[in-house]
This record gives sequence, C-alpha cells and structure tokens, in this order.
Amino acid sequence: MNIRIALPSKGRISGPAVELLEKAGIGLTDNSNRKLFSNTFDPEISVMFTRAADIPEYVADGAADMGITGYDLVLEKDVDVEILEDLNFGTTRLVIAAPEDSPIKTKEDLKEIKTIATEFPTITRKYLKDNDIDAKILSLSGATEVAPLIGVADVISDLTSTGTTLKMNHLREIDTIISSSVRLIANKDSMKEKYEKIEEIETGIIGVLHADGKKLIMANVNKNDLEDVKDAMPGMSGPTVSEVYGNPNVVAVHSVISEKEVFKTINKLRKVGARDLLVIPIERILEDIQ
Ligand SMILES: Nc1ncnc2c1ncn2[C@@H]1O[C@H](COP(=O)(O)OP(=O)(O)OP(=O)(O)O)[C@@H](O)[C@H]1O
Ligand SMILES: O=P(O)(O)OC[C@H]1O[C@H](OP(=O)(O)OP(=O)(O)O)[C@H](O)[C@@H]1O
Ligand SMILES: [Mg+2]
Repeated sequence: MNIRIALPSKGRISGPAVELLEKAGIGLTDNSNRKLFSNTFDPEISVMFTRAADIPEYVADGAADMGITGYDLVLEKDVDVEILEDLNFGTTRLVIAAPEDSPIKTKEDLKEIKTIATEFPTITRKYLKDNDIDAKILSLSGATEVAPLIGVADVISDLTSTGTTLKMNHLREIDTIISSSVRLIANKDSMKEKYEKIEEIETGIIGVLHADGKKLIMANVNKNDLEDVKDAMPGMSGPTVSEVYGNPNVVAVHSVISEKEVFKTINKLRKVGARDLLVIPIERILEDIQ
C-alpha cells in the first residue's frame, strides 16, 4: 500500500513538518535541498515537496494521499479533503485591520469600506457576504500591509501571530475572520482505499504530539516513603511502582509528567526521600495518558 505525503517545500512550516514526520519514525532518506521527492524509512511511504498553498489541491485531487499544511490554505482553496489532526504549529489568525488613523474602528464601521486587500480572497469574500459588507476585494500575493498606506484599499485582511507586522505598519485589528494552525489532511478516496496505512501514519504523528512537553521521571524510594512519594508525583498515568530486585525495602517509581512540573516535582521528591532520580525525554506516547 503506497502512500505519498505532500510537505511544504519552503517557508516557516516546512522544517517543523519534516521534523514531525522524522520524530514519528518516518525519516526522509534523501532530504537534500531542492529535491521534489524523497523516499522514507518506510518503503511504502514517500513524500513530495510543494508550496504549502498548493498542498490542499494536490491532496484533494489525489496527487498526494496525505498532506501537511495550514488550515487557512485549506479553507482558501475551498477543496474537499479529510482533516485528520491539528498539529498545533503555524498558529495564526486571519484578521481585518485598518490604519490606526482610519475612521474604521469597529466591526460595524466595516459597512463603510469600499475596498479590502488580501492574499485570501475566498475566505474574505465569504466573511464579507456573511456580514453584509459590500466591498471590492483587491487580491494581492504578498505585502498586503502596504495597500492602505498607498491608498489602494481601506482595510486589509492578513495573517497575524505576534502582531508585530500590523504594529510596524500602523494598522489596528478590527475583527478575526478565522484562526488557523497546521493540519494533517488526507484525500477522501485514499481514506477508504488505504485506511490502514493512513491510520498508522496518523497514530505515529499523534504519538509525537502527545509526547510534546512531557518527561519520564524515575526514582528509587524506600517502601516506607512510598505514600509521600506518590503524593509528590503529579503523574499522568501513575506513578508506576516496581520492585527492585535484591532490595526488598526499595521500590522504583516512574511517571510521565509535564515538562513544566519537572523542577517542582524533583524538589518535592527529594524532600520525601526519593533518590537516584532520572528525568528522561519521551519521543512518543502511543496511549492516551491523561
Ligand atoms: N506569522 C505567522 N505565524 C504563524 N504561521 C504563519 C504566519 N504566517 C503564515 N503562517 C502560516 O504558514 C503557512 C505557510 O505560509 P506560507 O506559504 O506563506 O509560508 P511562509 O512561511 O509565509 O513563507 P513564504 O510566504 O515566504 O512562502 C500558512 O498556513 C500560514 O497560516
Ligand atoms: O504578527 P506577525 O508575527 O508579525 O506575523 C504576521 C506576518 O507573517 C506573515 O508574513 P510572512 O512573514 O510569511 O511574510 P510574507 O508576507 O512574505 O509571506 C503574514 O503575512 C504577516 O505579514
Ligand atoms: Mg507568508
């Protein structure tokens, strides 16, 4: 069962997409720059590199069985693909923004606009229609922020994440059209014909997402201290307690904890008598550990 996955060839989401596949065990065997295709460690899985914006169409028409790209781009292309997972990177919002000195200050004021400049005409057109705003769309392919400054549009719709670009261009947010992040998508026919393999890939990726920000913490404790140690472990699944061979008074405990809890937990554990503490990175979690 051969599966082809479309990955972004450049831009901010390209590196993280490749890294996610690698962590899921689907490393690329030939990732030299500018290659359009690569095989992976799994002989049934290959990847193709294209612009992020083209991935929704390639997946929809079956040129690729699966893809990794932004939700904004899937909506903009208005194609029918299966959205499998939110991959939690490339997080951004498509917003309407107006110059700081413009009379357009609130969503209600948008009724007054004549032109809106955007790289996302499809999504923006739908927003205008849903909100009864009668304005012309100026479709641009980048640097949308300059449009109001040079007088070709009253407002823009553009992506923002930190807000720096809007601020630098003296633009003020008026409304959020959509929130977006990177998604794992699949072709609908492939979902039927190659479900088993697609599910394997999805499971591998989910495992990496679950492991994100988690550590395995291990320690030896005297049996007498076990209750205190259990209380000190914020454990998502436990803690798990195992016998230490040859030492009947000591047990080993381990637990999966959030990275943020590590410092506090180690200190607590030491105070209640835990020793031989280990904090270990986790690559993948294949169970639903809560
Ligand atoms: N400032 C941002 N913060 C987070 N994600 C973003 C940001 N800008 C764009 N993205 C997301 O990155 C994805 C790819 O965008 P795009 O193809 O424009 O790549 P890029 O990193 O902007 O590179 P380039 O525009 O130079 O090709 C889109 O889904 C988009 O939502
Ligand atoms: O809120 P911020 O963190 O400033 O991010 C927003 C900016 O990021 C994107 O541009 P990008 O860097 O992709 O450049 P581009 O316009 O050339 O695609 C987007 O089009 C905004 O201009
Ligand atoms: Mg960009």
